[in-house]
Parts: sequence; C-alpha cells; structure tokens
Amino acid sequence: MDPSNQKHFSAVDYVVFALLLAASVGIGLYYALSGGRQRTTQEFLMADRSMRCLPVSLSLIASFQSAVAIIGVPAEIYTHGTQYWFIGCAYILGLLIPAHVFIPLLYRLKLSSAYQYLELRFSKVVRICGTLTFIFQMVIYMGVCVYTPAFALNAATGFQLWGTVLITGLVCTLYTTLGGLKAVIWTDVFQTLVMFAGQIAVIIVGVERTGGMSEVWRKVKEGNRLSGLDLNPDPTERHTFWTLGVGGVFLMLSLYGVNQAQVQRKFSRKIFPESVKSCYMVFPSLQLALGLSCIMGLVMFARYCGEDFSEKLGSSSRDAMVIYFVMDMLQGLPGLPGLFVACLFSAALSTISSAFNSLATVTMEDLIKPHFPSMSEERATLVSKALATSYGLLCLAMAYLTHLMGDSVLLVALKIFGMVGGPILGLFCLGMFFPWANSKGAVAGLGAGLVGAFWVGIGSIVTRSSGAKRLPPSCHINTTAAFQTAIGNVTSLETNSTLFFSRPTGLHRFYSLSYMWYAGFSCLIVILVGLTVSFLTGPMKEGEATPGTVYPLLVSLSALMSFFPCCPKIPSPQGPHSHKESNGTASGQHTPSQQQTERLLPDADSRVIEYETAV
Ligand SMILES: CC(C)(CO)[C@@H](O)C(=O)NCCC(=O)O
Ligand code: NA
Repeated sequence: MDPSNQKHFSAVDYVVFALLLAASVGIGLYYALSGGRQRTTQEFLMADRSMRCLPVSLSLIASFQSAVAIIGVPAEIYTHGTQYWFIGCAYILGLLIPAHVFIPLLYRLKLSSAYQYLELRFSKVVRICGTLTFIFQMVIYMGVCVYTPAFALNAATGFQLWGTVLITGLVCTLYTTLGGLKAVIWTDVFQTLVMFAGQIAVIIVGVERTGGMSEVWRKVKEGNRLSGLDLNPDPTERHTFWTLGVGGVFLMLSLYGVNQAQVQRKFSRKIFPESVKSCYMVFPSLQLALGLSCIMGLVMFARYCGEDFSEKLGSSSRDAMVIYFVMDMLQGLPGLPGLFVACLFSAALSTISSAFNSLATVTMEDLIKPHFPSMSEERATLVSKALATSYGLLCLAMAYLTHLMGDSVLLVALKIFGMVGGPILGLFCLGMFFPWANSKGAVAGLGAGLVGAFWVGIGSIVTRSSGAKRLPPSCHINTTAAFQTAIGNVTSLETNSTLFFSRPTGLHRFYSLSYMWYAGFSCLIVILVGLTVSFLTGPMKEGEATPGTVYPLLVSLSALMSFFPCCPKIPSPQGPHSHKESNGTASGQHTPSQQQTERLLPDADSRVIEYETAV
C-alpha cells in the first residue's frame, strides 16, 4: 500500500493494543502460578477437566474464528455479495451431529487425544497416520493465522510485518507454555469478547458515517450485494446453497466433530451432559460472529461504493482493502483503531493458542507417551511445554509460506480445512459407522483421500479455476432505469461468458470443484476406498472392534424415528452395553490402551467431586 495512505496510530491506540497483549500474558502467568501450577499434564493439557460451560463455549468458537474470518468474510461479501452468509445453515447439522454422535462416543471412551480412538478402533499405525495428518493440518493453518493480523497491521500502519509475526508467535507461545489449557480457555474468553467489541465498534461507526441504517440498506441493494438463495446444483459453482449449506456441513464436522483443538475442550468438562450443552452454546455465538462479519462487509460496501480504489491501494489484495476501509472509518476516533487491531490479534491469538495446546497434546499422547510409558509426570509436563514452544517456532516458518501464496486468506484457510480435515473426518466416519472397516482399509482410505484432495486442490491453484462470479465493482448513488439495465447487461454478459467461453471441461472441470466440497469429497473417497480395501483384505466381523468404538447407526435411526415428532431421544452410541449414568465408561474393556487411559485420568467419582469444588 502507498505509505501516504497509511493511517497513524495515536498513543491511545498503542495503549489499547499493548493492554490486550499484556492481559493475555497476565492470564497465562496467573494460571502458571495458581491452582496446580501446571505441574501435571492432566492440568496443563486437560485443565483438570474442571471448566465451566460459558467459558468453554466462548473458547470453542474462538478455535476456528481468527483474524482470517474477521478480514476475509467482509472482503468476500464486499466483492461477491452475501451468498457466503448461507454457510450459517451448515452450522445447524454441523454442530448437532458432533453433539449427539461424535462427542458422546469419544467422551465415553475417556480419551485425552481424539486420535487414541483410531488405535482403539483400528490399530497403532492408523492412530499415527491420523495424528500426523492432524499435525500437518494445524501447522499450515497456524501459518495463515499468524500471518493475517501481522499483514493487516502492516497494511494499516506500516508496522514491520515480520516483527509483528514474531511478537504474535512469542506472546502466544509464552502464555500457552506458562498457563496450559486453563490459560488458553480464559484468554480465549477475554479475546472473544474483545473480538466482538472491535467488530461492533466498526459497524456502529461505519453505519453512522454512511448516513444511517436505511442508507446502508439502499446502497447495498443498489449495488446488488444482497444475494438470494442460489440453488444451482453445479458443484463447480463456488458459493451456492448446496456448496455452503451441504458441503459446509462436512467442513463443520471436520472442525467441530473430530478436530483435537475442539474435542479437547469438550473433554475438559467433567460431566457428560455439560459437554453436549457446550456444543449447543457454540451455535448462537458462531451465528453472531458470522453475522457481524457479513454486516461489516455490507457497511463497507455502502460506505465506499462508487469510489475508485485501485489508485489508493495499488495492487494489494482485497484483504488489505478491508483494513484500509476500517482504518479510514475509524479515523479521528482515538482508541478505536487500536481496538480493531486488538480485535484482529485477539481472534488470531485465541486460535493459535488452542492450536499449540492441541498440537502439544497429540504429540505427547499419540507420538511420545506410547513409546515411553514409564516417563515421569514432571518430565512429561516439561516435554509438553517444550513441544508447545517448538510448534510456536514452526508456525512462524509457515507464516512465510502464506505470504508466498498471496491468495485471499479466507480461501486459503477453508481450503486447508477441506483438503486435510476432510480425510481425517473420513477416517473417523469409516471407524464409527462401518463396522466392517479394518486397519488396512483405513490407511489406504486416508492415503487416497489425501491424494484426491491435494490433486483437486493443487490442480485448482495451478489452473486458477475458482468458479467465482465477479459482481460489478461499484454501485451508483442514484437508482435509474439506465443503471439497472447496465447492471443487468454486465451480469448477463458475465453469465454468458462463463457459459459459452470458459465453461471448463474434463480435468479442468474437476479442478474447478468448489472448495466448499473439498471436505465432503475427500471424506467420501476415504470411506469408499477404505471399505473396498477392507472387503478385499477380510472385513472385520460384527463385534470384533473394541466395544463402544462403533456407532450403532441403525439402532439410533430407528429410535429417532419412533420418537420423532414429540421428543427425539439422545441416541446412545454404545447400544446394548451402554450405561445410563453420565460419565459411565464402557464395560468389559481391558485393552492395553484402555488401561493406559485410565491411568492418565482420575476415576469418575473423584472427577465429580472435584467438579463440585472447582472454580
Ligand atoms: C470455520 C468457520 C466457517 C466456522 O467456524 C468460520 O469460522 C470461518 O470462516 N473461519 C475461517 C478461518 C479462520 O477464521 O481462521
Ligand atoms: Na480465534
């Protein structure tokens, strides 16, 4: 961006921003020095399973809501209209299914790491493959998360880009390492509130400077930014109801059903129904977050439509535009630019810290502990802290990769979720819903899913097939018939050109698959290849898998049907072996890993007592 257009931070802004960083480190220090002082992995990684519902749910939405969404969603709305908002439909099934299928099943197995499931259901090899895939996903995702706010601050104020990346990484590593999961959860709560405050401030000021709500509405309508439900079934159409509302469900399942960064937080509840309740509480918060970002995009459109920005902004991407707009709106209101930057960094820090903590957990539980079963508790805690630090450094390197990609950050993040998260989701689905799947099938399926996802993902980058329909860049202030016709012409021209000139064929058509389908597509490959290979190599028999690892789909469906219109019962994932009490464990399991789990976790009764005396 041209330096002459950069806004300057006032002293108040720096104070607001510094306060945020200080508060986060302060919370980390507090939990480092209070409670059990983070001397056990149980406290460091699982918060002693003593967290309450509201903090847990605010912390849950923070995991995948980073500066990427705060900048990326308004940029998307600004350029392509409000179609993206329909991803909110995917939140319904995308949170209900984890709450009633994935979380209960995993919770009852008393796992520390979600990937322990893969060993109970399949074998050690599958668990290691799953863990490595997860680590890969989170490390590249963290790169985007660390890079985005630094890039924004740089674009807005000319602040040194890599210096900021370094500071973000270090602050976050510091409080995660010091305070463990309790610090992660409480910083998340604080940071989520700052995030909402920043967005609301921008919206209020923006609406006022545009001339009120009705004015915003009028301009947005004139600019054709309000999208109706697009029911086009074409899977290469980037954003339609099907890609967002249905494809998005798979994306949500991979994030909220089986991603360790989420699942770990849900395991930090002592009592099972509370763990389910926290899933429900994520829904309104996520809708609020989505709604605020979309409204911010609309307000920005209303404020700036008709202006030419290419001169002011040079060739910087749309993401930088959002920052420019925000800084421009908040000009002359000392403290507010600082609040917005604090909002971006809050959103990013809360995501990065849960990623660090979950990465440290899976590396410890899945890759290290199984090989050193006699490791002392102090040593294990020390190693976990060293791990959190090393992942911190690794993600700084990944930030550089994002810098090189130079694409819209939202697109990059959602592609990573789909391409790598989809196959992991497929692996869990294969295990939970298909009793015949065996370990060979699981490994082959995961491999095939990853290859499929990367083939289409990299293909789309190389051939630049995005399936995006560009809307006309600006609106006019006066609605005239001529203007409407002009817009109509442009739109039909674009539609025609996509229909007759650049409609992709063959492999190109495959590469232009909407990125919102990546998760569903790769999940399906894992299941299909997994089942085929399982049947070829000798499928598992009914009851051969560890009890409690297979979800009795048919039993639950028929139960659901028979109770339907009045009150659907929560299906019990353990079928005939199930226990009615909330934190019952599966009976009659004496596999080595089950014993290991029991050693790691305090027994059920003491957990309930601890819960009653906690916080
Ligand atoms: C992942 C969803 C769709 C839902 O949580 C949303 O938060 C989002 O678009 N996130 C983008 C990635 C990020 O903000 O880091
Ligand atoms: Na976040």
